Amino acid sequence: MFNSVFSDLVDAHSKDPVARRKLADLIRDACVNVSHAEYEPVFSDENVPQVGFFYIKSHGISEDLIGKTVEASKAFFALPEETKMELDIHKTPNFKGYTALLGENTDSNGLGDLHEGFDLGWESAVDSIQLDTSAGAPRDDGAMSGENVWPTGLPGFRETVLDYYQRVLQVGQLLFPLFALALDLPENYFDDKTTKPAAIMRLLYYPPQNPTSFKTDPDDRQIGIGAHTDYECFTILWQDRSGGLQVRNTAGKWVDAVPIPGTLVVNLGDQFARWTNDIFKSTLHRVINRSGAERYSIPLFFGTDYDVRLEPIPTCVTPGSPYKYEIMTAGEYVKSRLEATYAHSAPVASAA
Ligand SMILES: O=C(O)CCC(=O)C(=O)O
Ligand SMILES: [Fe+2]
Repeated sequence: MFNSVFSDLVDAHSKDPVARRKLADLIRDACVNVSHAEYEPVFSDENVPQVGFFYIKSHGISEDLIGKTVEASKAFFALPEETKMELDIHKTPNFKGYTALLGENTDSNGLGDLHEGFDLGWESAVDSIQLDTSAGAPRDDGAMSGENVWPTGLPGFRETVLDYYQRVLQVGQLLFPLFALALDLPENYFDDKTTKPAAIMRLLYYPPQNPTSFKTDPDDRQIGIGAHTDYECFTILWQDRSGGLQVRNTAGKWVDAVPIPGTLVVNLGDQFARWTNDIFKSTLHRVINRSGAERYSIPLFFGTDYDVRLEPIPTCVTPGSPYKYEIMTAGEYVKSRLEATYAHSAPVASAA
């Protein structure tokens, strides 16, 4: 069976360390091996285990808020193209705002991604800006500094999107101690590395992909989002019911990560691979929207503070397994990956 874990986050709040440890063990198994008896079959059709993707339930984000956020996303993508282009991601500092169809080429062997996006980074929920006048001040995120941009003429959009953003951040903050436990580290290992949430959230819209692309694009070079690994520690993803998200398993075959109502998908990203010297591997994934309908999804990529250096956890490096990566800050790393992703649609600098 191609199995995965349903991690029930109720136990993340438990005062009982044994309950938290049990949950962390499930997460460890999802991230490092898949032999655990409590697995249920989730991903479709495979007999090969896959690591680094799992589902969470009891995450505490209401269906009502998710519904409102998706409606806000639909309203945004329905705006005229020229209105959306006023927020062009290439015009903003550090990749905030709108990405047009084919604006990204996530797999460098691809021909551009068949999705539109809207990206935002950390910002307090709108309520707290009103209560605390210092909260809305620009934040120093080093290499990744840059304020969010927002559409005008969509009442409630910013409030709803930031409300959802802040709630997913809370879920991310619950997961870091569990990942630490899963690595046999103290629960608070990442606390001092995650004081200023470095989290990018994206509203994504995938138009239906022409079914004839099976024939005209047999190598899947132009799909919803090309094969890639995520750049941060982990991603928390909401996806609608269309399907289309695929994960590459350890046998090199693409398998479906089917949408399961009431759950969010969590997957490991490249920063964790760096922290753990590949004990936690980031998993290759992609989206092909052949549902015939529009697809919406909302990933939030959760990393360490941008000024934190991505250095290996000492217990993950041994003489037999020396450190594999160049050391740099999280901000430098994320920025370099985003620059590569958007390079093909970036305006050519004028000679003047
Ligand atoms: O839309 C999805 O389900 C996945 C999106 C994704 O992989 C990404 O934005 O990195
Ligand atoms: Fe991704």
